[in-house]
Amino acid sequence: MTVTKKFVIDFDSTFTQVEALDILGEISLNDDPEKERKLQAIKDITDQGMEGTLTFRESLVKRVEILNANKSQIAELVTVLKEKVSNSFQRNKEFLRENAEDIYIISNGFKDFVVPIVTAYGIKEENVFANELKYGEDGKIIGFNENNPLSKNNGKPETIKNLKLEGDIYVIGDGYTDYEIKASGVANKFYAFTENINRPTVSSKADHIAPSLDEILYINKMNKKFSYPKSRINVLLLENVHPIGVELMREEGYNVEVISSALSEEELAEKIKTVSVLGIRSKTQVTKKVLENANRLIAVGAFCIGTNQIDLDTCQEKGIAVFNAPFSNTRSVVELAIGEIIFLMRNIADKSKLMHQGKWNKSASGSVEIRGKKLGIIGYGNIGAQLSVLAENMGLDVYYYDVLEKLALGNATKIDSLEELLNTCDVITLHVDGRKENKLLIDKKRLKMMKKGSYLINLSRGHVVDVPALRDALSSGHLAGAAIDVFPSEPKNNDEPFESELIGLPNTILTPHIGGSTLEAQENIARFVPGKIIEYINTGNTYNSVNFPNIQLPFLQDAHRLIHIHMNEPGIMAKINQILAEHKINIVGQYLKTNEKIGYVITDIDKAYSNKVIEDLKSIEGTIRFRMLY
Ligand SMILES: NC(=O)C1=CN([C@@H]2O[C@H](COP(=O)(O)OP(=O)(O)OC[C@H]3O[C@@H](n4cnc5c(N)ncnc54)[C@H](O)[C@@H]3O)[C@@H](O)[C@H]2O)C=CC1
Ligand SMILES: O=C(O)CCC(=O)C(=O)O
Repeated sequence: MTVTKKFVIDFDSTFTQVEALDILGEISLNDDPEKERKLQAIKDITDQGMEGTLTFRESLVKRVEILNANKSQIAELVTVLKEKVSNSFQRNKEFLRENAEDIYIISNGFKDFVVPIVTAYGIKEENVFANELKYGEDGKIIGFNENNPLSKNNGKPETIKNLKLEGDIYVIGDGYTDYEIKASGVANKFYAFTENINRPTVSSKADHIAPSLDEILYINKMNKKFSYPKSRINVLLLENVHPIGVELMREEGYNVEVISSALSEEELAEKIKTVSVLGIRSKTQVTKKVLENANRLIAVGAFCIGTNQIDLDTCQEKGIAVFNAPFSNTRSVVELAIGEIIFLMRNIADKSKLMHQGKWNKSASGSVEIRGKKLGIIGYGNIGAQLSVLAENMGLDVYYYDVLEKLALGNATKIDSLEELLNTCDVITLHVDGRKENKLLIDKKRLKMMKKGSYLINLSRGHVVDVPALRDALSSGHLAGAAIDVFPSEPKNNDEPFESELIGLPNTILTPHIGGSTLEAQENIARFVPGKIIEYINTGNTYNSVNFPNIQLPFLQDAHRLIHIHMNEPGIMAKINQILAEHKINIVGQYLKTNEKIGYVITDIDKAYSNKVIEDLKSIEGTIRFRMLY
């Protein structure tokens, strides 16, 4: 016989994200000159009550007195609270409706606002236990029903006792009064609910800390709507990812840790063990050694364009999807390149340095207009091609070289050999990607091929240029200047010193890898990358992934989705379908895409299936990873 589970749920900061009386204070004290002091007093009293340092009755009397509210303000409060239901309660509306018989709201708040909120989620009014406000004839709140056990100390356990519930009683709440139910022996389990607030004095007493309702349903095997609690998805965001990215991941319900710096290989190899999603920028090296420990990792988000810092092959072999932001910062890089072309041709770096030393050197010597000069772009991709258009509009003659056939934009001239480009142009700018083969692409020999008195810009990757050779070319005067944003070795954070052989050279602009560091670009990236990762986790969509076969999937409707990632070997697809046929599974839709290394198969099936089919699919030889979504 299965034992029924009764869920006793708290209201303030559990069912809703907020403490209702704090919000009521915002409303009722709106015109009070002492509003801020009074609101703080209400918050402090609430916390003292929640943490058990003030008796509950005392805290309630004091707060109602300070609030000085009336009936119409309660109606306003309800309107606000409707928008403040906790995210995981909103997500699990179906569960609340389907299990309404077994769900009780026991709150030290007031029925006047609790009932309209929870009944909208299918909870029965007769299962709501809370205090009752008393109003005067003018509608002013004059007190509360002091005979209601919930207005007294230890009121929650007493209320539960009186209910004489049968079955196991699980209490969900964020406050000390919720823990008291378990402490008094009338509940089987106390889940400290930390989605909105984590009170250590309460969490430390819990049977289980639940960052969301999904977590509670998952451990009780009652998760019908979501296959996996989002709060169990640990996200590690490094390198100062823009706060919007952090917020989006948190809003989705993930457990997010943020570190402002990059981590060393050793540090990351240790940290990665519990991480499901890693977010990095250009500094963090996601190496084979790191990935050997990354057994929970399902996705890496590069909050930038370049992905040369990630061992993409090993990620594929481990079924880890990698996403980047291929367009979000391109305009920022292009604008910096344009600025640098002008600054180099006017010797601005040196002139500015002299001015800071109090030296006035007004002279046109060595300064030229960019108009009519020849710009050579190496790497005519998203950045190179965009630069081509802007530069041409500023009067430069544009030439480009790319290893791939690329359409010439505007009047740009395609050059077939790198050598020819180097000895044709007045300024060379690098916009190749960071693939290994591009190491020392611009070496001593190629620097010599550049025209005497020309300029070099590197906004691509540090290893693309031979730095000692560039130093020699600049100090000998063969090159008239350089602007370098990227270096073979870069500090992990703003506290580490920067060292380079280029420091102190004439007409040499050095910038700390900020080509893409504008507010616009960082915000765009921070919206784009989490969006891709969240979509991958929720639907299996790999569109825009850097290393996975790209599939754009339809939304999952009334089906369960099986995601099978495997080595691209013959016969695996046949085996998947054979197993599904043997188990008489009704396939609603199926999608397959492969690349040289892996196969990605999505099968949407009817909800009726046994766990055995899952086991069989997982045990197909060549399986890298299996995920189920619903
Ligand atoms: N400094 C910074 O803050 C930033 C730097 N970047 C760097 O810029 C690079 C380029 O970005 P996108 O234009 O968006 O990439 P992209 O992939 O659109 O373009 C790269 C182009 O370089 C070409 N290429 C590669 N190797 C080459 C070679 N040896 N010779 C000639 N062409 C070659 C490719 O065929 C491709 O057309 C990124 O990979 C990244 O490393 C990107 C953003 C910001
Ligand atoms: O801003 C960053 O950290 C990296 C920018 C960059 O190099 C890229 O987008 O590839």
